[in-house]
Amino acid sequence: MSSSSMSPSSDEYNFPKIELHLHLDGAVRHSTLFELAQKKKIDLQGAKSVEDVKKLLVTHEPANLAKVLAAFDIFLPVIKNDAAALERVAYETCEDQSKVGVIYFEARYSPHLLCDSDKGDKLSPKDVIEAIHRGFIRGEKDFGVKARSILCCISGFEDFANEVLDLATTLKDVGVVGIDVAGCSKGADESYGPEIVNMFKEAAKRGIHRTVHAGESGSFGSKSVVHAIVEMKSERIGHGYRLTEDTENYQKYAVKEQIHFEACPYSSVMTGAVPLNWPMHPLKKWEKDGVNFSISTDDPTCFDNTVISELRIAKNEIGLSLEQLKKCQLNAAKSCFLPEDEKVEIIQKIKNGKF
Ligand SMILES: O=c1[nH]cnc2c1ncn2[C@@H]1O[C@H](CO)[C@@H](O)[C@H]1O
Repeated sequence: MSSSSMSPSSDEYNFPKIELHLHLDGAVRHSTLFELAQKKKIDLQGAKSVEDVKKLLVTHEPANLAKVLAAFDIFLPVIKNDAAALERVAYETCEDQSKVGVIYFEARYSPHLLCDSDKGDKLSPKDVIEAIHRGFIRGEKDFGVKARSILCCISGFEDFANEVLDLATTLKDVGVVGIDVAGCSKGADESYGPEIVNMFKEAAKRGIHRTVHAGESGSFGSKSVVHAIVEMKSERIGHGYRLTEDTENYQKYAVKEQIHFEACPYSSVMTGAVPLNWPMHPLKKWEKDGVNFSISTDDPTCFDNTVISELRIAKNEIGLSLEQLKKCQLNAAKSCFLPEDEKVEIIQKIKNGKF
């Protein structure tokens, strides 16, 4: 399968777009990885060209989340502990997003996984966030795209949680708008431990915005989504497809309470979260039931996708209407983590439909 080859035309998607679920460390250009790896003499499993890097990292056959996350172990050493590389990745992501008509995106990453401060490295998690912010500021200036950071806790790494909370509390002025919890190759179990759960409760008290990876992988299914909403006070859900199987809770949280779901269609099939049967994809039901969802790429480094290739899949394969795809942009604007005044501006831009 290919995420980007499903239709040549992108004209019908020529409206302002918002992406809420993008892993910044999963959005590194293959060409940048190749160039930096060469310079640093890091072996990317023998890759001798950008094409080789692509072949090595991209998943184009339905697999599982562990396989997708294993790719991060191969390429993260190329950018971690390197402020200039992180700034560059942030800047280039703004350029890539502007090319496909994204006007605002929230990029998530674990500041801890992008440095080795615990091993005495000179870059700290705070330095990581500041480097990325510098890239976003330059990107915003040069490409007119607004970008903000969501800081991830990592499943199984409970000891990062309190520092993530401190950083999210103190670094709002360098573009931090919220927190998340994601997985990594060492585990993507959605039953998050007490430090992470309590940290999310405290974040809610402090008014820090919250999203949680739930209902994507593992054996917890819809339970992890309900837990994220009820116990972790999550305002949005990363993925969340599995809630659809649980009629009562789906009706309660997705249909009635209108919790926002950050859907990533291509990723959902590649990670095995959803079976490869596009017309039966949960998004079709979500459209019919008026669920509050938006559409994102998740990890372009691993899926070779863009928001436009995702919209194409949603329309041509899953069967969503163009109206629904536009509504997804408004849903995203209304559910984004920007402060109220900036959010109003973004909502207005989406309503106007002009760049
Ligand atoms: O689809 C996903 N589900 C769970 N975790 C993910 C997914 N994509 C990426 N990451 C994880 O999130 C970390 C921070 O950005 C990444 O380093 C990766 O391990």
